[in-house]
Amino acid sequence: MNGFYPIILQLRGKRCVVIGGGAVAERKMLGLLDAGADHVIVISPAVTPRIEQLSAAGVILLERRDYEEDDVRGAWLIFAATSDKAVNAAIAAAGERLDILVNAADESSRSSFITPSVVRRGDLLLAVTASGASPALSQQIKTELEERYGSCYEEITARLRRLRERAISRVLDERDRQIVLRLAAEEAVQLTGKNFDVDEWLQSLLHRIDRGHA
Ligand SMILES: C[C@@]1(CC(=O)O)c2cc3[nH]c(cc4nc(cc5[nH]c(cc(n2)[C@H]1CCC(=O)O)[C@@](C)(CC(=O)O)[C@@H]5CCC(=O)O)C(CC(=O)O)=C4CCC(=O)O)c(CCC(=O)O)c3CC(=O)O
Ligand SMILES: NC(=O)C1=CN([C@@H]2O[C@H](COP(=O)(O)OP(=O)(O)OC[C@H]3O[C@@H](n4cnc5c(N)ncnc54)[C@H](O)[C@@H]3O)[C@@H](O)[C@H]2O)C=CC1
Repeated sequence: MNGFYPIILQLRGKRCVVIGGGAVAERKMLGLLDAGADHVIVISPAVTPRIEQLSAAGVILLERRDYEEDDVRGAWLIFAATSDKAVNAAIAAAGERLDILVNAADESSRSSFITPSVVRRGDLLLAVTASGASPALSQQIKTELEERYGSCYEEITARLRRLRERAISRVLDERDRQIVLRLAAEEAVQLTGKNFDVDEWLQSLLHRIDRGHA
């Protein structure tokens, strides 16, 4: 069994380098952009139309050439996604040498991190991995999660964030606050589509605690 530690990275301002320009590189690059990465560089002699388009729009930087050893220098995150196994291995080794996080798309044993299948609903992020055992299984479970957690979860999560901010500033008793936030998370789904006032919601949750219903 492979052991991997899941973390959710903040990529703003971080130099993310994707080497390769095929379908796999495109998927990794789009994942970076979905996460809000704003410093993405793609290095490849040939690229997909989508990579080309995003480069033309100035969303990513494209260097249309083969990988060179210096490309990893100064990177924070690297994806080795070329169709050349030797090149991917060299990129992984360079990343390892410089202690930079590197993903080798063709060989998980050379990767310091792997990428999960992801469902995004606003701030709610569901990530699935089989740790390299079966990307297809991860993809399948992702599809199930997409159905189970529909687009309404974006609003649910946004409301809970607002309620939590309010509770943190107004409910000073820590135990009460924890109960309120737990109740809110349980109740939020039933409130979708209904008129919403965050202060009223907080008041009604606090009343329930006062009346001993929580
Ligand atoms: C270890 C890992 C490293 C990494 O890439 O981070 C890795 C490695 C490899 N993938 C391979 C193949 C495929 N990968 C996919 C798809 C995805 N692969 C992703 C992640 C991961 N793939 C990491 C482990 C995740 C886990 O186990 O959960 C997903 C989840 C996320 C993403 O890429 O964004 C994304 C689905 C995105 C989505 O739709 O949600 C498909 C299906 C398809 O393409 O339709 C196939 C063909 C079917 C098959 O082989 O199962 C090969 C063989 C390559 C070869 O043949 O040479 C290797 C190399 C190896 O096994 O060492
Ligand atoms: N981790 C994953 O999710 C998956 C990984 N793979 C692996 O990823 C590799 C890439 O897959 P695809 O994108 O489908 O291949 P592809 O053949 O569509 O694209 C390969 C890209 O690598 C570029 N390239 C080749 N040599 C290069 C070099 N020296 N420097 C920079 N760029 C170079 C090419 O220009 C091309 O854009 C495959 O070889 C496969 O082993 C395949 C499927 C899924």
